[in-house]
Amino acid sequence: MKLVLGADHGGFDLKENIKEYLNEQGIEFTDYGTLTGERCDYPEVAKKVAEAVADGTFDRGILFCGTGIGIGIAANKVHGIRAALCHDLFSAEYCRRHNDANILTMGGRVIGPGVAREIVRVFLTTGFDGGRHADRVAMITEMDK
Ligand SMILES: O=C[C@H](O)[C@H](O)[C@H](O)COP(=O)(O)O
Repeated sequence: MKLVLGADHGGFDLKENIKEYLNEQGIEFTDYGTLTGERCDYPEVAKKVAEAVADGTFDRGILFCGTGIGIGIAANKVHGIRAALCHDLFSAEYCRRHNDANILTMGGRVIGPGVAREIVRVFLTTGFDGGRHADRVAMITEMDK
């Protein structure tokens, strides 16, 4: 699976922690920044990551900001993106099983790295259930046009 990460300054530390986790697990990824903790604007990194997932350069993305909210709102403006804010394991499982989420968002000012690592693990290893959920996802894609 081709994976891309991105963050603003509010999510930078959590992104760095998740990078350590991914390296420990032998999971490859690309980091679209920010590469420093300096203040920056989350819509810019959301756009870069979301467009790269939407055009098939990457299969999944993980975005971080202070709350995970702003960067998710911005990512969801890109056609074909289903970004899900998850701060618990149930949401991480069901955003994949029912919504076929292709981007996970989390807030570096909301949760700690232990839970975040588990959420990433579940997000990356859970499949889409399809069936009735595929029909609903198709309805969302249609609204997106
Ligand atoms: O939804 C937005 C994110 O949480 C941002 O990380 C946050 O708004 C940045 O705030 P500030 O510029 O005050 O650090």
